[in-house]
Amino acid sequence: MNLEKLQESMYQLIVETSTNLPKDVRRAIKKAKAQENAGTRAAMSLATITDNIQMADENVSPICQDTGLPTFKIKTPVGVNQLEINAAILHAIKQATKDGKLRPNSVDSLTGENSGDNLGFGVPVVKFEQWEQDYIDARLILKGGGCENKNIQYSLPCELEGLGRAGRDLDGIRKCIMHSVYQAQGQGCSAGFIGVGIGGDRSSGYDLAKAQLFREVEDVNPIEDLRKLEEYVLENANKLGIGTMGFGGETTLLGCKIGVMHRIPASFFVSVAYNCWAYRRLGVKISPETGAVIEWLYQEGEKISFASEAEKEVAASSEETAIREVVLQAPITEEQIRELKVGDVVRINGMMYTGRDAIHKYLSDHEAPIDLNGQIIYHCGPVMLKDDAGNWHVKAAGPTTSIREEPYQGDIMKKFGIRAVIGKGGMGPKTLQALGEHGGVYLNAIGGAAQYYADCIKSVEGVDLMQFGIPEAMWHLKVEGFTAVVTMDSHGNSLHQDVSLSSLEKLSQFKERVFN
Ligand SMILES: O=C(O)C[C@H](O)C(=O)O
Ligand code: SF4
Repeated sequence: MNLEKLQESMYQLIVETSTNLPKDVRRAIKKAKAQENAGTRAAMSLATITDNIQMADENVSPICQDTGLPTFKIKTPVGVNQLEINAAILHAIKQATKDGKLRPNSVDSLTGENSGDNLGFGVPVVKFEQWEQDYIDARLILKGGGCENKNIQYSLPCELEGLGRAGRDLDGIRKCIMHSVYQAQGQGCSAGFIGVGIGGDRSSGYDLAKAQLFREVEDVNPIEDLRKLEEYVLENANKLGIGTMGFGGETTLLGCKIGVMHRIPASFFVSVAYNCWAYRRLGVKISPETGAVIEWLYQEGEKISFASEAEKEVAASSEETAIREVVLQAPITEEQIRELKVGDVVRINGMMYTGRDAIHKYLSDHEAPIDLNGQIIYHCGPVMLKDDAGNWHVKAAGPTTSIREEPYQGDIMKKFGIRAVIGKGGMGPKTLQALGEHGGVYLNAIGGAAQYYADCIKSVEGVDLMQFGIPEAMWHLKVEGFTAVVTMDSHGNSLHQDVSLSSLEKLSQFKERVFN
């Protein structure tokens, strides 16, 4: 095999997966968009999402800044050297990271050090299988951390919030799957896709769930019971009203794929792998003789191109519903913040500072490297590239899941006088209380819209705490027209709390037995 050609094929697979959403996923998103009513927050969010998909494609840049834990599934004809394929993958991963197509995402779990090149113990994940065919089948999924954190595993029988007892039968499985969508809320960047694994042990069950994510969105399950269950879940999970980003709306789930395997008598697991709308998985057939790509997979049908119309759609929809728009520029006063209410759309100009897991922990027992009084913190771990002159450029910069900062957020806002935090998925009661006491606001940006927000960032003015690695450092960003929605205000209101409560109520409608 020509090893250089093989490396090039793997590089193409990585770049395409990170930047160009597959056709079946595009179709599902388009369908969801058509179902939302104009002028709603869900419609606005979907317009941003489709615009972002288009931008990523055009710029050949990551759809979402979190390019996940690269997971390859490779099938090889008997006799093909798998070690060579593995080496080609590692080489291609390094190159794609250098080129800003992947974020350096591999972190030493003990020291916290980012390896910088996306390699590390067990990273990337590469799984080999042999098969009877005469070509190599190489598939890749880039599944980010926010949706990975919403994976869930049930051990039957169990008691489920809203649904009561789930027993060891098809109906118990149904309840677990419905619950899995509910518990994800908007935090895994809904609307999402789920892969479900029934049976196995804890690890093989999750593997089976993840394997379902390699199926085509529109395929039909050959097992009749599972076909029915997939259809049931897809239809009914969309009645939970969680909607895009957990803002409420018609579409919560875009796809449901269920697989089954045997189990041992004492164990009965239902494992669910939740994937965000930024469902990046592709595949290629590779020639074992030349190492070249013979064919791309997941390419059935027309490719939907999303015209870049989000700005227009957002403007049009906010006119229709008279959504209040407020321009903010830091430093922000307490008075300005107290005027903001849940539902307001905020457009930010000026400075904001990134801060996520490492920064929040650090700020809880250190001084800040800069004066944060009246400033805005953005929960974001961007993809950054340095040019030859030593200047940094933002390649992708969407929000990260905010709830991870819940233990720190309120205290840090008070300690440093921070007035606004931007993230996604919302925060909990501790932060909500602090927003009221201190005069702060939580702004929800559209998760995964990494190109859309990168475009709002006009310059990188500095960086602190680089020892935490690129995604975790504190980047000083100058933005223009950065749009987000107030979802938690200083008056005790939280859209996330409201949607969570109303979706629990809706979930309980599915308590009665459906499958015998
Ligand atoms: O790590 C990130 O940038 C985001 C993450 O995928 C998340 O959804 O929270
Ligand atoms: S930020 Fe959202 S879209 Fe991006 S990987 Fe995380 S869950 Fe997925």
